Amino acid sequence: MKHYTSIHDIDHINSWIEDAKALKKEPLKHITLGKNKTLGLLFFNSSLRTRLSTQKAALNLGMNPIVMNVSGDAWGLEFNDGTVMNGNTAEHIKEAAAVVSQYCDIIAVRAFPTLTDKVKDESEQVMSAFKKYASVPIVNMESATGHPLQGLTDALTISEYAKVKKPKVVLSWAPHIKALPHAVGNSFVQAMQKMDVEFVIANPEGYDLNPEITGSTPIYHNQEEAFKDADFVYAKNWSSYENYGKVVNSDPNWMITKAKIGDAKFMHCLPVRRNVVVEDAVLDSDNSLVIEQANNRTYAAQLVLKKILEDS
Ligand SMILES: NCCC[C@H](NC(=O)CCC(=O)O)C(=O)O
Ligand SMILES: NC(=O)OP(=O)(O)O
Repeated sequence: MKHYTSIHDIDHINSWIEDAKALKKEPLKHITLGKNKTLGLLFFNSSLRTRLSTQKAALNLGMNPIVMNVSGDAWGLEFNDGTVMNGNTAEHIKEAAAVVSQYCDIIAVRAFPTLTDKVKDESEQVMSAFKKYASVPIVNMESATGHPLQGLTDALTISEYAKVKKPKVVLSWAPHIKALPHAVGNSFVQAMQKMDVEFVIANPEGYDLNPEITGSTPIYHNQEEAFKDADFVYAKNWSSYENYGKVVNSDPNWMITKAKIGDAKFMHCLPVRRNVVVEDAVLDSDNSLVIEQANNRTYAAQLVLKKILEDS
């Protein structure tokens, strides 16, 4: 594998899950694989889990991670070609990506969407530019339209906790005070579509995700109906896709409660706003998998880095 920028880069999800479980059992087994190799982590946005778990994954493989907050600390980057750069941007991605490629053997990038310019977001301007102008492999640490390290993590977590051969998994929209990206939802949908699970989505009208991604996955606009017999409920807020980036409804009745999910396992990528997205009683119960999901981020990232190192 050269780059890991989408769930589509996973060829056989079940074998990836087994490989990740093996790394979890023996995290230091491949400690020499990344010796003298450098992982650069570039953040255009905030992060707690991705920032730490991806460095941890690199350290488990013997790599040296170096981290930079691009926004604020680096020069303002220009992504458009042919621009007269007499505005706020001081450096073109052509130079920046080429320069960073000399310091790093793999570059991992986090760059959220604008949520105002659908065309720009769907073009994955930042991730595509790094792929184009860097000479080393690129890893997506959450881009405009996807969070494939999270999606792989979630597939691993569901595989670990499934009690039946084909569990029912529900991705539910939940309320939030801000307009949030579609990336986590999109990658979760794509990961579940590759798994042997009964998968449905629940969201209010006006919140259907990109139909090119949801495809034939059933979408319910009635949360209670969707939650019937669920084994896993995965909560996430996202802004409207159709009315791009807008908050068209913040109905508190969509908050996840213990009464609604019963014995189903609860999942969320974190960070989560308590008693807005999900009530305390769910997060504080034994059915919450959120801390274990965050733990699994390390092994998902470690597997991705291992595959890239082995192929480079
Ligand atoms: N990486 C995990 C999720 C990141 C982001 N959440 C947020 O921005 C939450 C911010 C807040 O709650 O203020 C998202 O939804 O894509
Ligand atoms: N789940 C996740 O990506 O968390 P961070 O935004 O804290 O990295």
